[in-house]
Amino acid sequence: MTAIQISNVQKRYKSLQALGGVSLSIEEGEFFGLLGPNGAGKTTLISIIAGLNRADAGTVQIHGHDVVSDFRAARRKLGVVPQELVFDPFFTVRETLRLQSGYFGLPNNDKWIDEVMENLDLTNKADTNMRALSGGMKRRVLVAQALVHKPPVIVLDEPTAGVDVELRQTLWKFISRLNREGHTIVLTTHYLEEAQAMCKRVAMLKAGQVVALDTMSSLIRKVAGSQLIVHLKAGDIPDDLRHLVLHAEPVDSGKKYSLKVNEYSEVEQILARLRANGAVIDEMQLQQADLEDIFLQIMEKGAL
Ligand SMILES: Nc1ncnc2c1ncn2[C@@H]1O[C@H](COP(=O)(O)OP(=O)(O)OP(=O)(O)O)[C@@H](O)[C@H]1O
Repeated sequence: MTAIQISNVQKRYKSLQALGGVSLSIEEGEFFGLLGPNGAGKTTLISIIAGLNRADAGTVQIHGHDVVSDFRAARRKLGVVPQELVFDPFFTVRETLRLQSGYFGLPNNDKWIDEVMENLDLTNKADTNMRALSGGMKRRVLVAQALVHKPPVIVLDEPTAGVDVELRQTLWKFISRLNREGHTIVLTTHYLEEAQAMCKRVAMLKAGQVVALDTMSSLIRKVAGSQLIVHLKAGDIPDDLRHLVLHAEPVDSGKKYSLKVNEYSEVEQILARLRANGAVIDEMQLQQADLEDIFLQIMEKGAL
């Protein structure tokens, strides 16, 4: 069954086209990453999925329920962990979670609430008022709140932005468990290492368009294994090597290039060409490609 079906979703804010016709199909049980630079449209898409924002055109269905015409049924299937922390400061953690349960028509939900609190290390804060919690603790409550009705589809918008290592580990352990138990997970994050470790499939958004959609392993394979990183303190890349440049940036002492290397035997030839062209190498390194390299390539060139 399809967990989230997004069909040609468009959204405009005055003159800005935030989403320019996004279509994605996320299957039940997937661990899916939604990646993209600031302003790419991730949060806009998530708020449309959550029924908090209306698309100008296109449709979204959660487990077959349209998020507009069948809002309540769609919402029941979905748990969203939003980016921003918004709470009523006068309730305790347990009261906050009970209220959320009531909102979904689940008045006797304490067993699951206790389990969620236990898994997010919130048990000893159960009777603490929200206003007395640290930012990291509040974020745990935000996650707990999204899970209170045991939704089959869980969407996390930047859940680890600015949180410490301990919470990250607690959170990923619990989310991985829920995914193993069959929950569909959709994650946005700017921590690409985290996305690489967790997500089996990713979509990359750029200026409101899907510019890449593939499994993590096949995306990484497309970047042909390795990269040669060279810092040049003088000279430049000769024209006949330009096609190998994946990424270039100025550094204090000159310029840093990432060059695509298909086989290790090519490294010597590249270095010889650089020297013959008058380039002076300050530092070099051979590195396996990772999601960050792919992300930079896609965002710079628009494709692999
Ligand atoms: N309510 C709004 N009114 C006007 N413009 C908006 C509104 N919400 C978002 N935008 C604009 O739409 C674009 C997409 O924003 P969105 O927040 O969806 O991006 P994002 O990919 O989630 O970015 P980030 O990684 O920074 O969270 C941005 O240019 C943003 O400025």
